[in-house]
Amino acid sequence: MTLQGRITLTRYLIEERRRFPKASGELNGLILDISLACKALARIVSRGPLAAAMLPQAGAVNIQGEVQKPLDVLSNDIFVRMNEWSGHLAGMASEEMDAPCQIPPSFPRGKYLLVFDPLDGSSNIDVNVAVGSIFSILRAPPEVAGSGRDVEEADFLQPGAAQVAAGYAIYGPTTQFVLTVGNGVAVFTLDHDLGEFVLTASNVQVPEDTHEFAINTSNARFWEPPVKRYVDECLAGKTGGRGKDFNMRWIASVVAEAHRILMRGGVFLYPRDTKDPARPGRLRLLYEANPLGFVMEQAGGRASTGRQPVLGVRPAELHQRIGLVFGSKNEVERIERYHHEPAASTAAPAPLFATRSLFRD
Ligand SMILES: O=P(O)(O)OC[C@H]1O[C@](O)(COP(=O)(O)O)[C@@H](O)[C@@H]1O
Ligand SMILES: [Mg+2]
Ligand SMILES: [Mg+2]
Repeated sequence: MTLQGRITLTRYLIEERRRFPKASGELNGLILDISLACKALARIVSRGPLAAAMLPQAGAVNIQGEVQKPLDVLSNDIFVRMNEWSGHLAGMASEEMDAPCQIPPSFPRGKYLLVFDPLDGSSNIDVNVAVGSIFSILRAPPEVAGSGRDVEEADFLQPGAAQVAAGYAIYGPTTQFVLTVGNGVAVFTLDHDLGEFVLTASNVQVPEDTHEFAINTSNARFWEPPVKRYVDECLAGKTGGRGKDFNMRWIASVVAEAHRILMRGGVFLYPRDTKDPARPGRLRLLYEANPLGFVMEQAGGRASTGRQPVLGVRPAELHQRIGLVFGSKNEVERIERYHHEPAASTAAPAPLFATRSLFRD
């Protein structure tokens, strides 16, 4: 097997760096360390129950109130260990760590912050369905970069638009690494023979239109009227106002939904709902919505809270949850329009007056 004519992640990053002659190479180093953590995780995930012996005890409850799975804990450790020593980071934050993670004083500090969801799709770990890791890279405030003060939660509360780079790894039938450094989206596939991520798609574009939506319909009774209207119209298909049939998907790993949508279009909704008024959404802004949103927007798609672009939201907390809608531009914009229309027009049509009713000719 040769690398002839094939571009590895390392080579791709070197080419990207040429666009910034003054660049120090620290960002490239950091992204390569993250990709190494993902390679290590891909190996463990692919071993499934055979890896049980190397998994830590779990069962602690994280700040989300979720019981941590052994692989949640191990993947978090792998991300921290792979990145803390490099000198590229001033600090880290993760779904699985209540507070920001400091760089040990024995290691040099860098100018970036890493925020990550080490294992996404935890409910799918034991049932052999695709899971992933999601990451977001921000600049550290100058007073923290280098040998400054310890990082604080406030340092991470930057809008998604401030991200320097973001992406995810998906551990499915193949392992892929998806990356944006603000110049389009590239997809790398892990070549197990070489142990290298090799470029298999660049400047990926999300189709503007789609006939595929993804939402957890078991929450339907908690949806707000604009979402209910949108889903009802998709379900009405050709017989309704959309005049076309829609198909539905739900994998319960947002990283896998994002990858499907990146590859063939679609729209994903985990909207704000009334299920738990204290929880304005299921997914987390800093390490799920923002990195996936950056990838979507860089690929010509849209990412929204349902009401506004998600990358414009100023975070208030490290583990803040938010309603999230992303994917094909025209669908996301339609959903936003429904949220901005006066309530009356967003109400789902009363069955009596629906298209197939006694009172319509
Ligand atoms: O179980 P639900 O309500 O369908 O939620 C599924 C969602 O929860 C998540 O698993 C949450 O992420 P984690 O697994 O990282 O906690 C998403 O990947 C997925 O979209
Ligand atoms: Mg997640
Ligand atoms: Mg997770």
